[in-house]
Amino acid sequence: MDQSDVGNDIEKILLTSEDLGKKLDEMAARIDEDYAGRDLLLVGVLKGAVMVMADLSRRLHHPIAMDWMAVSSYGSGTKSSGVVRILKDLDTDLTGRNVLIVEDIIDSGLTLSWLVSNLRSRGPASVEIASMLRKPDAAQADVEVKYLGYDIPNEFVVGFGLDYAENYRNLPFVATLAPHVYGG
Ligand SMILES: O=P(O)(O)OC[C@H]1O[C@H](OP(=O)(O)OP(=O)(O)O)[C@H](O)[C@@H]1O
Ligand code: HPA
Repeated sequence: MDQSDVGNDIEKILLTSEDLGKKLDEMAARIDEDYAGRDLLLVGVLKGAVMVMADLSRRLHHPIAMDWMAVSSYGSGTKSSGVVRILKDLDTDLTGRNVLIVEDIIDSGLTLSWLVSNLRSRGPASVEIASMLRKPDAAQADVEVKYLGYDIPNEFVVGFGLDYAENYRNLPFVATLAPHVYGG
């Protein structure tokens, strides 16, 4: 992909870097307050959550541990398959831990609903979710999210960790892509 063409690929910016930063500030303040005096393990879901994890964790004053999981539900396209596979499991024993799953997006909700029940089965003290984005109109599973950035329309988006065919994750904003990117 020719990186000089990225600007042409963007259709509309839905959330600016400032919008994202503001929500991260709010989320971090709430998490600091809610977990005061308690152990906290942040679990990032690779790869999309990398930006949220980096930016959220650096705003926290609370001491945290961090671990990562990789699961696959999307392949390389724009639709969830609904079948979740663990590609990389946690290194951490969750027994008695307060787990906060950090995600970039809840789309159909299938990934997180599967992940929450998987992690709950490992004996943690608690499991909660922080997600920067959610698409309420795409929900196919009930997911209770404690810390949410923004609800967005049911459109495929990229940036701030989110990719299309592994591209655009590094964009500092959240945007939709021009139809020509999909071959339209
Ligand atoms: O609510 P859902 O419809 O299940 O979609 C959400 C999941 O999809 C994305 O991951 P993806 O499988 O694209 O992998 P990636 O994080 O490596 O991009 C995203 O990071 C979530 O994990
Ligand atoms: O809208 C999206 N964009 C990129 N990756 C995704 N994974 C789930 N939904 C999305």
